[in-house]
Amino acid sequence: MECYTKLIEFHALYPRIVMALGMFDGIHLGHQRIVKTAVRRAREIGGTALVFSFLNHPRAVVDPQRSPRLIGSDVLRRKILERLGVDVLVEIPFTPNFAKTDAADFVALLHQYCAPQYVVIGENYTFGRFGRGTPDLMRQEAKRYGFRALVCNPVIRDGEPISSTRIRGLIQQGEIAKVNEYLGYPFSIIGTVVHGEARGRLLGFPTANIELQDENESLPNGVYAVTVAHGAEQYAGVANIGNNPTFGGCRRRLEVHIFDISKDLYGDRLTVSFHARIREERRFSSAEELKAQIERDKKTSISVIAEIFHLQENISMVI
Ligand SMILES: Cc1cc2nc3c(=O)[nH]c(=O)nc-3n(C[C@H](O)[C@H](O)[C@H](O)COP(=O)(O)O)c2cc1C
Ligand SMILES: Nc1ncnc2c1ncn2[C@@H]1O[C@H](COP(=O)(O)OP(=O)(O)O)[C@@H](O)[C@H]1O
Repeated sequence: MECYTKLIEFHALYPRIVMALGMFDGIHLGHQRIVKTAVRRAREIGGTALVFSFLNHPRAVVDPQRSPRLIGSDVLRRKILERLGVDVLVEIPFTPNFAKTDAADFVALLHQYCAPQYVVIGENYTFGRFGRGTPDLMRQEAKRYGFRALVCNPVIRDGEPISSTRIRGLIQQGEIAKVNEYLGYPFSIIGTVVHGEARGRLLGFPTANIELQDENESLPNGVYAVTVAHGAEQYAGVANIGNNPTFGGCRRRLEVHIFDISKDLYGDRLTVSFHARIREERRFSSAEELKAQIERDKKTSISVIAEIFHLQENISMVI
């Protein structure tokens, strides 16, 4: 997959462009339907599947008070889009100036740079100044420029369309099974291992610490069954999100004890994927009590992960 952060004349580089449009925060099953539709059509016509998106969330510019916390990250989004078979990813910054582009001019811009044969969008996709552009307007504009607009139905789960807003709520509630079902892959945090208090090793459970970013939607404090990708390797583990109240508190963070590994991970990048919530974070009256509880948490995590991966032959659930 080729990635661009600037607009160039893509139609001069790539044949028969099929575009998928959207912010695609989290790339949930609804987003995946749109992207897969574009990829399938591109393959059918021997063309190029191109995703056109933004580096920052448009709402952070247009309505900063209501700017959403992000489900995914750039790195994760790129990984998943590549896996879905996207040929070209265009992510441009959404600037206050760009926000002034009206809907018809936005389509003119798509035509100028991409000259698409198809534009694939979701039923609730809006575009252009004040979000006034609708799928109907896209269909009309499509006639003018000689492309076809394909409008995908939302993916319904539990009687309602899957949406990023719905998934954010479920993340806040720690409803991991639902979050993972709606995403179609496990909710994950990617981060670099930083130093903590060097206390984990004394407890017998060294934990790789990862800072949480304010801009991301966060699971509630607690203990979770996780898998961890380190380079090409995958491990099971048990993670805690919280402030270590047993030891007087610390800045809220993610820490993960990885099973069957013993090595220096400082400065390395880990992808921590969440599979189940085990319990709340608590204040224990001694380090010994906490240690005994972590031993039980480890056993719980091992059995939860064995069950999930036994039931699920689809190894693509690990990202
Ligand atoms: C599985 C697991 C569960 C944990 N649960 C709690 C908890 O309930 N309460 C708490 O205060 N700390 C909890 N911790 C965090 C430990 O206090 C922390 O890992 C330890 O103090 C090491 O900190 P360090 O990485 O700064 O050395 C947990 C850690 C792990 C790995
Ligand atoms: N199985 C393991 N799981 C997590 N980290 C490990 C493991 N084995 C070794 N380490 C290393 O130990 C560090 C964690 O030890 P810890 O005593 O908790 O220190 P810190 O407080 O700096 O996190 C990790 O950052 C990593 O470099």
